[in-house]
This record gives sequence, structure tokens and C-alpha cells, in this order.
Amino acid sequence: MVITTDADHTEILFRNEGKLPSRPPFPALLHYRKEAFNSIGIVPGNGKEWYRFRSYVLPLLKKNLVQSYQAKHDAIASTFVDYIKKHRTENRTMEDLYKHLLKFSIEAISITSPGKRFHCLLENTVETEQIIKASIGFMDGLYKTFIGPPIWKLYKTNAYKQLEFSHETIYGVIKDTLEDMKHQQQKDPETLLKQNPFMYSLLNNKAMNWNDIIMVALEIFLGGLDATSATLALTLHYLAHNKKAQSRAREEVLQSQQEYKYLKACLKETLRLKPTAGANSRFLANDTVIEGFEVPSGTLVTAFSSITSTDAKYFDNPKSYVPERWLRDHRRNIHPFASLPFGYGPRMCPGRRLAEQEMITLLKNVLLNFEITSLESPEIGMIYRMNRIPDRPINIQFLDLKL
Ligand code: HEM
Repeated sequence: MVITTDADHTEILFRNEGKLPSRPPFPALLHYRKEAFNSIGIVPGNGKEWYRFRSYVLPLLKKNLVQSYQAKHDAIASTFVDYIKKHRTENRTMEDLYKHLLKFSIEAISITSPGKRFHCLLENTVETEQIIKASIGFMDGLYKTFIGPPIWKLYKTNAYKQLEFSHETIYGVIKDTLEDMKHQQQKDPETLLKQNPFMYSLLNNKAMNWNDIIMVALEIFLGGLDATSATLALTLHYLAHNKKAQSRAREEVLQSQQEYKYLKACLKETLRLKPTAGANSRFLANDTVIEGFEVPSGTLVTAFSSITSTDAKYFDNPKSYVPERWLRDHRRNIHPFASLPFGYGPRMCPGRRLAEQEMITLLKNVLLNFEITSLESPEIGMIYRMNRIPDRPINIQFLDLKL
């Protein structure tokens, strides 16, 4: 195994990942899905099985397809603004923002996959409570079965049972939704294509069986929940502590520039300082040389990109929040492999476009409605879960903005 924090080594790693990039699998999830569904999905596996599933989510990387969900993302972000107004404390603080944003992330992704709003932000029904609990439980169970010794192979450990139970819950919800959608698709395919082009592409894919469709919908639903909420909570944290950046971002939104270059730079800067993935890993597809050492194919190389991206070798003032560094004039000096929060290559995050649209839309709506401030320390760390998340509650004041 090779471990590195060097951006040149990271480049070598990705240039030698091959056509079917392989990374450490999630054996408990792989085992459970094979036994229960004979369908593994994208995340846990490698090789040809991974490639087949990965091809089903390629539409998500198309700009036009993602943009077709924009109006719905706007509606959800606007609901979140009302939600903030309702849930602020007397001094206008939202406590533990990450937990509230998890509800936003569930709402935002669910309109694409499985294609129904669960209304977690409006009411606490048994169904919404179940979904929230199961989403957290799944990530937790996946992490515990991944890092610990594989005792689950001998008997069902608590972590394995947690993974299984939460998977069953989400699977049930997704399956029910997709059954309704299948009927809609049979009656009125045109409307489904217009309303939800991603689910339309899955339901009309002749290479997929029913379990494959449910599995892919489930993975896209769960794929980015905690990463999206953590990145949003951290961006609001940094904007609350950096008033100049906050004003510049609001100015951009007020001018309704469609590209939101500065807001995108804010997200990039958050993900540079606090990427949700601690590392990028691959089993090499080719023999290669790293730092003069011959490294044979099959070796696991792990690049701790979360360390590289805050290294003074690659970034001036590496610990400061400076979104400007990502704008056109400055960015040319940045090593292209020094900050890779969505991974790289054929296995990079397929939800990147969707996540960016969800996050920009939420930030836009918040900045138009509130001045955000923090009464707490700007210092914040990350703890390892399946994805890294803030190590303490982020509490932010949302003061009504009079524009
Ligand atoms: C801020 C938000 C997000 C971040 C930072 C993020 C980051 C990542 C990273 C680092 C990877 C591993 C890539 C690699 O190995 O090269 C990944 C994979 C993945 N992400 Fe995301 N992600 C986010 C949002 C999402 C969303 C919204 C979805 C669903 C639409 C999603 C679905 C997935 C899936 C399915 C994979 C596995 C891809 C594969 O194994 O081929 N992610 N993500």
C-alpha cells in the first residue's frame, strides 16, 4: 500500500487507474445486496459489475438534464427559507445546521431519485421520520462494517443489522415510489420524460431488471445526502465568518448573474478546506513509478487529498477562506490535482452537477433573505464517518435582510 499527500503522486495515481477504476470495496454491503437482491449497484463493487451500473447514471452528468430540475430546486430552497424562519431560536439562531440541511438534501435529491417529494421540511410524518433515521443509520452501518474487522461474516453484528435494517427501510420507500411511477410511465410517458428525465431513462433501459432500477435509484438518493448537507453547513459557516465574501456573494446573486462564478468559488473553497472525502484511493491498473520507487499494478494507492488541499506547497494562506483564488485570473496557478473533492476520472462523483445546482440554489435563496453571522469560533474540524462531517454543531444566526 502507498500513502501520499503529494499532488504529483495523486496525478500518477489517477493516470494509472485504468478504464475500470478499482477502489476498496464495501464488502458487507456487497454481500448483503448479492444475497438479498442479486443486484449490487454502483458504490460497493469494482470491475465489470461496477461499469454496468455506472453506465446507468451517466445521464446525471448532462447539463441540460440537471437544469431541468432547477425550478423544483428553487421551490425546495424557498421552502427551506420558510423553514429557517420557523425554526430559529429567539435570537435568530439555527442550532446544529447540518441536521436541518440533511432534511433539505433529502428533499432536493428525492425530486430526481426516486422522483417524489417526501416533504421532510413541512411536516414530521412517520414516513419522513423513518426516511431521515434510515438515511443516517445506513451511512453509520456502512462506515462501521467498513472500518472494523469483518466479524459480520461469522454472525450478524449490530453494525451489519443496522446496515441491513436501514437499507430495507429505504428500499421499501423507493420501491413503492417507483411502482407508482411505472404506472404513470405506462399511461403517460411524455409527462414523465418532462418531469423526471433521469427516472425516465432508468425505467426505459432494457438492460436493467426491476431490482437494478431500484438499486440505482436508491444509490442516487443516498449517494450525496451527508456530503451535500455538510458542504452547505460549512459554506454558511465560512460566509458567516467572512463578511466580505458574504457581501460579494450576495452582490452576485442580486445582479442575478446566471453563472454564479463567485458562489461556485465559495463552494470550491469550502471543499478545499473541508472536503467530505478524506482521501482518494485506487488499486493501480498499471506498473508505475512513484518518487523513484517501482510500484506494481494491483497496489492500493491512497492520496490524502484533504491534507494536500491545505498544504502551503500548493496554496498561499492555505488555512484561510479565499474564494477568489478559484476565479479565472488566479486559478491558473493551482495544481490540478491538489484539490479533488469529487474525485477524478471515470469513477468521479456522478452527482457533482446535481449537488452543485442544489447547493447554489440553496445559498442563493439564503443570501437573498438573511444576513448570516456566527457568535462562535471560526475554528472547526472534521470527524470521519462514511463521509467526513463537522466535528461540532454549527450554529448560525439568520438575521432578516432588508434589501
Ligand atoms: C457536495 C456533494 C458531494 C461530494 C463532495 C461528493 C464526493 C464524492 C467523491 C469524492 C466520490 C468518490 C469519487 C472517486 O472515487 O473518484 C463520490 C462518489 C459518488 N457520489 Fe458523490 N459527492 C457529492 C454529492 C453526490 C450526490 C448529490 C450524489 C447523487 C446524485 C452522489 C453520488 C455518488 C455516487 C453514486 C458515487 C459512487 C461513484 C462510483 O463509485 O462510480 N454524490 N462522491
